[in-house]
Amino acid sequence: MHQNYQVAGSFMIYVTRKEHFNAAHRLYNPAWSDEKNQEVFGPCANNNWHGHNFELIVTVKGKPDPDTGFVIDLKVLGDIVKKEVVDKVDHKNLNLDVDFMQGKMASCEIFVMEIWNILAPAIAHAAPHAKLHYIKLIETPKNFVEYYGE
Ligand SMILES: Nc1nc2c(c(=O)[nH]1)N=C([C@H](O)[C@H](O)COP(=O)(O)OP(=O)(O)OP(=O)(O)O)CN2
Repeated sequence: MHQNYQVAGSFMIYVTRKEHFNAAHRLYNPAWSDEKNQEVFGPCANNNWHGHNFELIVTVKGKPDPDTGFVIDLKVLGDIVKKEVVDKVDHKNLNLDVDFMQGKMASCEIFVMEIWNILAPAIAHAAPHAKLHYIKLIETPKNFVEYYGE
């Protein structure tokens, strides 16, 4: 029996994918002395870098497709996040190896905004009826940032 998944009315569904990567970085403002960087960023300014096990949580919003029931295929979303972000940063040094972080402060705030700028168009291209809604970037068990693109 054919089922029609189209639901009348105005509603929005939020679907989320989580991916994982490891990366090294250093928090350092080149306009400051080493002493000032050490004072402001403490061990995060360590000359020889330090690393984190990051979790990247990406939420997309939209209406379920009437045929598939999907806002976006979560496998497709995972593949986009892996191809566009994880493959570029996993086991890399954010300051040295990652093109989209060159010349930028490698804080979670700047990093998550750069990730948004990459993922938003890629998701819109893959699923024209879905839209990137939210990114959560977890840097340590205690520290995370959230971004809604605004
Ligand atoms: N607003 C921000 N503050 C900090 C950031 C950041 O990206 N944005 N980053 C760091 C450090 O890079 C580091 O990731 C975290 O340091 P810290 O909080 O000291 O580490 P822990 O979560 O492990 O906490 P402990 O107190 O050391 O147990 C710092 N600040």
